[in-house]
Amino acid sequence: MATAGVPGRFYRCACFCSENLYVARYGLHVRFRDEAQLRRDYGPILRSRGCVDPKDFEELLEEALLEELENFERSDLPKGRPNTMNNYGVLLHELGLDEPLVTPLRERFLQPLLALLYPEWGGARLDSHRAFVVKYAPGEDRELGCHYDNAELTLNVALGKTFTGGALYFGGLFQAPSALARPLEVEHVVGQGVLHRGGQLHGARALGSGERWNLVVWLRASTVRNHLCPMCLREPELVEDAGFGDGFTREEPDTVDVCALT
Ligand SMILES: O=C(O)CCC(=O)C(=O)O
Ligand SMILES: [Fe+2]
Repeated sequence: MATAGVPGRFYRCACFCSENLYVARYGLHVRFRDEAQLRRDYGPILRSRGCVDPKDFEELLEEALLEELENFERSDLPKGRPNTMNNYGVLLHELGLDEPLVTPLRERFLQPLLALLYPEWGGARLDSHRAFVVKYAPGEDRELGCHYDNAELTLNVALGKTFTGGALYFGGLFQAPSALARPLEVEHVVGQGVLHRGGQLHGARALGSGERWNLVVWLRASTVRNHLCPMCLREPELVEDAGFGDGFTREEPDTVDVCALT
């Protein structure tokens, strides 16, 4: 099975939460921008730094990807599932798409953009990821409960197909009783993505009809997580792992203000 990353470099935390989605404890720090605004605000800066245009990224996610996902789904190849809450969908490293698709996406497009949007959350230091496609359909998974991701930052792109319902919702600060009183609802637009902090409360409303496939990339910055496991909220106890593990490393801690993370 294809794995990504430098062998022996990445670890998981012994808290064994590697594949889980957890109910959020971190606060809201969302910055939504529609594509037009994103292009206006950041396009010139990104281009001046020689970064790829978001259009290039869109082209990578055309029908060919959905077709390949379906072929894989139909095959009898062994399959892990994205996480403990999604029972359908595909892990991109199992398809061999981590290195050719997701790593360049992270390094060439997402990192430059997220360095501008989320500098304090490792946006400029995204050194690994966990990428998967979630699938919702009648008779299969239909919704996703409120949780936070094992990620510093998350990209969620609507790949298709045709569906109603399934909107993402985002909650508020911590687990205060009012955290989900007035959630922010975000309808999917096929071909567009939402960037959010991984530690932010969110979930997906029930699918109405059709089939929904979304690409989810949990982006990780070891300089941030090496200080504090975002799942058990302790200093991580490192355990060897394959591929990107859970994105922890033994590298020298950087100058991250840990107080800003709690
Ligand atoms: O259903 C969705 O689009 C949200 C998926 C998600 O939040 C996750 O897998 O972490
Ligand atoms: Fe999530």
